[in-house]
Amino acid sequence: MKLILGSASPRRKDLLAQLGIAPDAILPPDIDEDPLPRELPRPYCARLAREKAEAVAAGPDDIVLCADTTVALGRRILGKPADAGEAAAFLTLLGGRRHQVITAIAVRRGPRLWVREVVTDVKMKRLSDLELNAYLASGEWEGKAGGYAIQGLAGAFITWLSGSFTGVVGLPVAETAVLLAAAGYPVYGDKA
Ligand SMILES: Cc1cn([C@H]2C[C@H](O)[C@@H](COP(=O)(O)OP(=O)(O)OP(=O)(O)O)O2)c(=O)[nH]c1=O
Repeated sequence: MKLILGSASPRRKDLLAQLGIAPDAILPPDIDEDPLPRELPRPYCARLAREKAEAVAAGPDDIVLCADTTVALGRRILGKPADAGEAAAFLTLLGGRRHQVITAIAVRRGPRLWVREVVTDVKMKRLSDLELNAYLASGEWEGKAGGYAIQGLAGAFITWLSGSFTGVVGLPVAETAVLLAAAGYPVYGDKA
């Protein structure tokens, strides 16, 4: 049995390491991330995690772990911004209100699939022009759902959250440990 992390995100590898787990292989999946017409954020996020886990080639006894992180403002999905202009638009929308960060994790072993969604409520303060421009110049928004990363400079903009901090970063470690154990991975045992 091998553990395969199906993710190109260095954050997910680091969060797995927080559990003392090093994957045997990292095989990032390549799937279409466009939402379906009128698809809501939570089912969208769960669908992407599932499709990522299904897209990773693995042996019948291997365990595949994938995740997707989606920022939701009400029914609206804020994906990864295409450019600094879109990042600015997202951060302006998010500032001064609450939004949700959903991370769905999918664990697959052969034909069996486990999916869990973890929803965190987050409040971002309204950003001044100085704060917004400094953040855009940092480039930290690139490749991040909603255009920010709580684990970096944007941590200074987050005044409150309820849920899973590691879920916002990209891999909720408590739920990941439970799902891996359900699939038969020795989270607290001998991994040799
Ligand atoms: C909201 C938020 C998102 N993110 C990141 C986590 C994810 O990497 C990214 C959302 O994109 P995802 O599509 O979830 O993941 P990814 O494309 O980076 O990697 P892969 O599909 O190969 O696993 O946003 C943060 O790092 N911090 C945050 O605070």
